[in-house]
Amino acid sequence: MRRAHAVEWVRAAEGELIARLPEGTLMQRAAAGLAATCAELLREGVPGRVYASRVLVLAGSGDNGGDALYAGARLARRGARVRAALLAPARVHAGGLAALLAAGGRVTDDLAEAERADLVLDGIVGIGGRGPLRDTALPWVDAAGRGAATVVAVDLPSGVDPDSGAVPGAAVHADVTVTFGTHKPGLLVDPGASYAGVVRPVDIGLGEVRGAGADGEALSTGASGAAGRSLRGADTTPLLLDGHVVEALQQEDVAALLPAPDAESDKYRRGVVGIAAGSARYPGAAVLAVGAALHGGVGAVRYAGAAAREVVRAHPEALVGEGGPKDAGRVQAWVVGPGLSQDAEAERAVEEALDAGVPVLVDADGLRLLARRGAAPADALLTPHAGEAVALLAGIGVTATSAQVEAERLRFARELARGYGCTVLLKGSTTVVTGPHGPARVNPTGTAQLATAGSGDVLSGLAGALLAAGLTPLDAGSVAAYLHGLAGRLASGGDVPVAAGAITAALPEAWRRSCHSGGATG
Ligand SMILES: NC(=O)C1=CN([C@@H]2O[C@H](COP(=O)(O)OP(=O)(O)OC[C@H]3O[C@@H](n4cnc5c(N)ncnc54)[C@H](OP(=O)(O)O)[C@@H]3O)[C@@H](O)[C@H]2O)[C@@H](O)CC1
Ligand SMILES: [K+]
Repeated sequence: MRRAHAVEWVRAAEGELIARLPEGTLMQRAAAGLAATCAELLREGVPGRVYASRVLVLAGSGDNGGDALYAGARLARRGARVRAALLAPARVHAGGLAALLAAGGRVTDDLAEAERADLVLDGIVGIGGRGPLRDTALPWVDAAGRGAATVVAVDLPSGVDPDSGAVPGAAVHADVTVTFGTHKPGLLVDPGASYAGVVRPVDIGLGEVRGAGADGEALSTGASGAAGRSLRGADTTPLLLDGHVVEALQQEDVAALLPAPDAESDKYRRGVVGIAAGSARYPGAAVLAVGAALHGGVGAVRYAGAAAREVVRAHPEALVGEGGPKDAGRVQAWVVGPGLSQDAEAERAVEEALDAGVPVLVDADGLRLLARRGAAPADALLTPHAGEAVALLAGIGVTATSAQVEAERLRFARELARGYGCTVLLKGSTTVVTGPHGPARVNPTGTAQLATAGSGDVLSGLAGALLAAGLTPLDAGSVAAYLHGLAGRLASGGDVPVAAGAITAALPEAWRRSCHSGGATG
C-alpha cells in the first residue's frame, strides 16, 4: 500500500524527531537523498556526467529552499557548475546558501541559466506553500519549462497544494519529485499528481514514528545512509501512530482482495449480482454493465429491466427478467442506474434496489434520483463523475461547480461520503474512493483513455460484482477502479483510443496480472 500523510502529521513527526537528533540532521538527510537522486539523473545516458554539468537551484524563502541549496552544495563538491536563483534574497536559508558558496556555487539572476541548465532543482516552496505560486517565481518556472533541463521538485512541485492536490495557479512541471519521509496527498491526486512526474520517496527517518518504513515499500536511504538506521534507542515507544489520510492500492494489495473460488464454491456461494440498468430506448448501458459483471468474480449475473432481450442476446450467460429488482430473485448486491433514464419506472427500480437489504451500487441516472432523497444506506457505493457529484452535493445543500469538484477531489468525495453516510467513488483523472471516515483511496492505474462512452457502465458492473462477491464498498470500489484502469491501459496499449467493449475484453488479462506477483501498477 502506498500511503500519504497530511502536512500537519508530517510537521508533528518532524517535531518529535528533531527533538531527538542533532540540529540540522533531518535537512542533511533530505539534501543527501536529493543530491543522490540528482546525480543519478545527471549520470543517466552519460557516464561521469555530474562533473561539469549545469545545475540551477531555485531557492525560495523556507526550508524547502534550504534543502535545495544543501543538495546544490553536494553536487558542486562533485564538480557540477551550480547556480542559485534566490527568489527572496533577504529570507534565504542562510546555512544552505553558505554551504553552496563554500562549495564553489554562485548566485545568479540571469534567466538564461534556467534555459541552459541540465538540471533544475525546484526549492521554491514545499509543504509550507499556500495559494498560487508568487510572481517572483514565475519567470524562472517559465524559463525552466522552455529549456531542456530535467526538473526535480524538492518534496513536491511548487504551486501544488500539499494536502489537496489543488493547483490554484502556475506550478512547476517536474520530471521527478523527491519527497521526504512519506508521500504528500497532493502527489497522489490530480491535478497535483500530474505535475509530479516520477515520485521518489526518500526516507529521512519519519518512518520511525510508526515503527515501519514510511511507505511500507523500499525507500532510498540517500547518500548518507543514516536515514535507514533505527532511531529507537533507550526509548522504544513509537512517537506517533500511523495517521495517513490517503492510500493507493498496489498490485499485492489487489491480489489479496480479489475473490477466489474455493472447492466448496457453487454459483450462489460465489455471489450473484443484480443489474437494474438500461431502458428500452438505451439498452447499451445494460449490455455493458452486465458484460463487465460477468468478469467480476461472481457466480451469476441477474438482469432486471426493459433491456432484457438485448442483454440475453449479447450475454446468454445472464439470467434476465423484464420486471424490477423486487421481482428478480435473490442477489447479494444490486447495481442500479446506468442508462436507466429518470422516469417513474426508473424511480421505482432505484427504490426497490435501495430497499432490497443488500449492498447497492448507485450510478448515473440512479444518482440523480438519489440526490432527491439526500441520504443512502450505509452499505451503498455511489459512483458519480464530477457532474453527478454536483447534483449529489446539491442534494445535501452544498453548492459547487464541476470545476471545483475536479480541483479538490478529495475534499468533495469526503463531503459526499459524510453527507450521504456511505462510500463514494468519484470518477475522473484520479478516481477517489472514500467512506465517511478513514483514509481515502486513490487509484494508481487510471488513464485518460478511460474517458470514453460506456466506460462508467463497465466500472459499475465490475464493482457491483465485487460487492456481491463479499468485498466491502471501499474495497469493491477501489479494486474495480484498479482493474478497470489496468484493463484500459492494456486495451489502449498506451495511447490508442479505446471503446468500452475493449475495456471489458481486457478485464480477464487485468485480473490475471493483478492476482499474480510481479504485476502492474505504473
Ligand atoms: N517537515 C519535515 O519533516 C522536513 C522538511 N524539510 C523541508 O522543509 C520544507 C518545509 O519548509 P518550511 O516549513 O520552511 O516551508 P516551505 O515549504 O519552504 O515554504 C515556506 C516559505 O514559502 C513561502 N510561500 C508560501 N506559499 C508560497 C507560494 N505559493 N509561492 C511562493 N512562496 C510561498 C512562505 O513565505 P511567506 O508566506 O512567509 O511570505 C515561506 O517563507 C519541506 O517541504 C521540506 O522540503 C526537510 O528539510 C527535512 C524534513
Ligand atoms: K518544491
